[in-house]
Amino acid sequence: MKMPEWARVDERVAAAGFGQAVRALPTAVAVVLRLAWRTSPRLTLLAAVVHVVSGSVTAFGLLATANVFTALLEQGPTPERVLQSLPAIAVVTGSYAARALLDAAVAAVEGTLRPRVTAAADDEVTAAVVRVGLIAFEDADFRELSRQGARFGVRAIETSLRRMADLTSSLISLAAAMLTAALLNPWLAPVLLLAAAADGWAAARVAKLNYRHFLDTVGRNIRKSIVEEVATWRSMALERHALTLQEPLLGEYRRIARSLTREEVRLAHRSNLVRTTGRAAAGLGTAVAFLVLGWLLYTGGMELALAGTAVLAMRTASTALSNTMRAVNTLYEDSFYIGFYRQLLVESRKRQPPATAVKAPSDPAEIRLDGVSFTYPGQKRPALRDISVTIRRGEVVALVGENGSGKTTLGKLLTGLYPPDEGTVHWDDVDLAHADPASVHANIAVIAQEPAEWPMTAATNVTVGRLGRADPDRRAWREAVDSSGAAEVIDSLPDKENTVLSKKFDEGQDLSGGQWQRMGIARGIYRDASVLVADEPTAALDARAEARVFAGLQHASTSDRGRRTTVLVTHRLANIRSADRILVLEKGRLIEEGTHEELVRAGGVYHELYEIQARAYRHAEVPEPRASPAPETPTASP
Ligand SMILES: Nc1ncnc2c1ncn2[C@@H]1O[C@H](COP(=O)(O)OP(=O)(O)OP(=O)(O)O)[C@@H](O)[C@H]1O
Repeated sequence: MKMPEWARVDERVAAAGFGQAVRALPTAVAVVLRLAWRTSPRLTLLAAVVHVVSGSVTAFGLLATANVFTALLEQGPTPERVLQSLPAIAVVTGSYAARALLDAAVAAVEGTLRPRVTAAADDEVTAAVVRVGLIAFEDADFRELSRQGARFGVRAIETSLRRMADLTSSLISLAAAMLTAALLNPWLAPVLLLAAAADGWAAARVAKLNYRHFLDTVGRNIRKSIVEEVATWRSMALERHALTLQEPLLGEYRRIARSLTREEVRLAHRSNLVRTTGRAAAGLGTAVAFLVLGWLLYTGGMELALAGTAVLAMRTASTALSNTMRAVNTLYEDSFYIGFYRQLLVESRKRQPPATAVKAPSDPAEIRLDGVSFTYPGQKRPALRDISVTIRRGEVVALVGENGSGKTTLGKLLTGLYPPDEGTVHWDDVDLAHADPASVHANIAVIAQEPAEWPMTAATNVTVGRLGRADPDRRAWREAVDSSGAAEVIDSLPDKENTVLSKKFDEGQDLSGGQWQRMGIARGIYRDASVLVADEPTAALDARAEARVFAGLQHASTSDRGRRTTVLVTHRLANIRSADRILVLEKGRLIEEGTHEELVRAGGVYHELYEIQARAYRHAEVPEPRASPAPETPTASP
């Protein structure tokens, strides 16, 4: 089973080089600090202060320990010397106690700040993605970026807060150890750095390997989760079983999983090799440091009494260095994912419609398309080409044409849901390209080909499109549920309109395809908008319901707010004979336009399509003893 090519990561991210990633480190830290500061300046400052104080106390403890060594070892440990060193020992003990208290303070401040920063990061990215224009969801790269950026980016921000705190403390400890070593002998400090350089190289190399691995496997990981979805999700269960696809899907899942495991093992071995090399070099560095120390003691460059302090400084420096390296390493790795997060914010904002004060008319007298062309992102062939048409208030206009001719797309363009690539869409004298999209969408109702199945109660499934407008006498509700046939659906539910329509809840209930469609129609009618687009609203309805819905939609061209403009997309031509106008599309072009009678007289594509359907019914007129009389014109459904 071959998986589709569309599961791929943003190419620009994949091309990011080492230098670019290193430069991203301060930016990543800035992102986290900005979020922390915005969340709570007071807590951020407090966190910085407690970390610095805590690190300083540790450093002070080290220097105090040095005093104890000096006091004890200066001329050999005698009972008097031990007594003399007691104050220094008390200071060391005090510094440890202070450190323990400060650790508690650090944990308290961090525990308060971190969840808030994570929530702020989550909120920022969710708000940015929620506000993008509808067309952004057609872009596979953007969809992938929003998945990765939201998931890994927010997690990286959370962990990097902790790493930054670790880095602060370990840098202070390192500085104290280096200072102590430098005070003992200026040669000691640089050799300590030798070991650090090797460690640092290994850490950075492993981070880079991990990132490369992430990028190399992201496509396969996406494929694996897609296969997992189709192999286990309820929505695919019926066809999966009916097509006996369980075993092939499992096989494909295992094939991808095996290849990912192989990569993981390869990564583990390579990282291990790099780390071992780093450690060997660091060990060599430490050996050199001890050699230098021995040489200093041998040549009298350092007093023996100070050797204990020197060893302590070396050990502290080495621990602090490895902590620093670990923190830098993780921060560096996190910076890649914080890069995703930043990129997602930038890309989302780019895709948000620009703020404008221009409002679309709430009840347009006409919707005018001039030379409109539209191509879906990533597609070569335009879905619509050079369409010019005007639809007037109160008209019922039907869109007709073969599959893929552009009917649904035209509905999306005339309601401002998608922007045209060429040409303009005007509502009265307002060009929708310059209008506030919310002001356009507030006045449209769309009955989608596959209506959304809102995981809410049956009542909310009808009213969700009109939450801000009251319906005090329930007139709109009655009209919506009666003319759509949703009333019968609701009546059949165990808790009537309070029944939850989702199997995600224990007490939830699912509906049949046709029942969901009735709910979708009711929702569209209840919204009572001035422009209504119904896209094959009755494809799943039984014949009686379909006839009633079409009659309802055509007569509902008068709404509470005035005369409504109705655009109907359908393949069942008998339903739209009485439409004011029929537009016929072919391969994205508008090829015919007129009333049913005009188009039949013209003898073009519409006439041909109509005849095909009508003929099917005429053939059904073969006299059979108990057959009911066949209709003269095509009716709702065979
Ligand atoms: N989301 C999409 N991404 C890419 N191409 C699309 C998308 N939706 C539709 N298309 C393409 O645009 C063209 C017009 O599609 P549209 O859905 O408007 O046709 P339609 O007339 O409504 O078809 P149908 O009768 O099957 O509903 C088709 O060639 C289709 O393949």
